[in-house]
Amino acid sequence: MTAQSIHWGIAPIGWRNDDVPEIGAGNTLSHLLSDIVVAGFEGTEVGGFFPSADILKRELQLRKLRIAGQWFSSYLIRDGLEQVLPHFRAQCLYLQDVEASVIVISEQTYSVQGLDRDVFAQKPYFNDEEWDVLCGGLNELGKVAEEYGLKLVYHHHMGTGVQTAEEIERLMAGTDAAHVHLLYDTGHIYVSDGEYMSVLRQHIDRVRHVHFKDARLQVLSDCREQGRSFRDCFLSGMFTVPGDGCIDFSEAYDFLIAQGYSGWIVIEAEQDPDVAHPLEYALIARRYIDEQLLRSAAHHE
Ligand SMILES: O=C1C[C@@H](O)[C@H](O)[C@@H](O)C1=O
Ligand SMILES: [Co+2]
Repeated sequence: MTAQSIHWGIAPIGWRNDDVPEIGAGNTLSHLLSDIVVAGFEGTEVGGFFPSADILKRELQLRKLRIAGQWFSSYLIRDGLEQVLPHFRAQCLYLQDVEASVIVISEQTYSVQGLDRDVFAQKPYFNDEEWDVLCGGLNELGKVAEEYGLKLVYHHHMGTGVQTAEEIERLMAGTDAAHVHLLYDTGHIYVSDGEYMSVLRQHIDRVRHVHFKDARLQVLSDCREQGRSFRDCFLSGMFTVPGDGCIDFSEAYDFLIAQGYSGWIVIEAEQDPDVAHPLEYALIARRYIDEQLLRSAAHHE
């Protein structure tokens, strides 16, 4: 196993953010994809503003880029599996068409991710019955994703019912390892639990997709103290790209490689693109990967 099995991507979220569609609205698909090429990444995830599969595929082929996956907000607890299924299938079909690897799922029932609430103090908690509905539904959706050649990867997320290490553990224990996989996002688990390695160590066998997101420690503690909403946190600069924040990614990266992880590692850092120039930050991330992660990994071989 070598670092050759890793595909490095960068998410559109630094250019345009599905959580706040008005920010970066002037950044077009061509602009985003061309910046990704300039910064030296192999691909990206699908953003809410992306066009039909045919148009997207042409734009990707012109630049030799690939799609890793796309976010799907599920409401299994609120709406039930039958209502979620048609939307899920439609997104799987699109992702199959653009030859993606994963569908990224996050249960949004009771989520405060998009609300004007203190994301640190007002996250939801599921009861036992709700956990059963969620886990049972995910098992079914995981099988459906496989019909389209995709892996379902669950995204633990601030402000949702699956945020903390304990909640991730419950989700992993309650779902079928054959059909439900884990997306490991360094930024979300760091902001939630104050560290990022134990979830990775505990669930490495389930990890099939990775988001490398960094955090600015001082902004994080200010946001926590002031009880800010998730949106206000990232607009204030709580997140940034690897190499610009307080997380040391070499431990996580070396562990992933040592454990034989292969697949995508997607750089994902939501900031206000009018404040943090997206290409400039993509280049910071790329330099950090090349100089701190790949070079030091080569020394260990
Ligand atoms: O993977 C992600 C997708 C976004 O929509 C989300 O809000 C962000 O924080 C994230 O990690
Ligand atoms: Co993420």
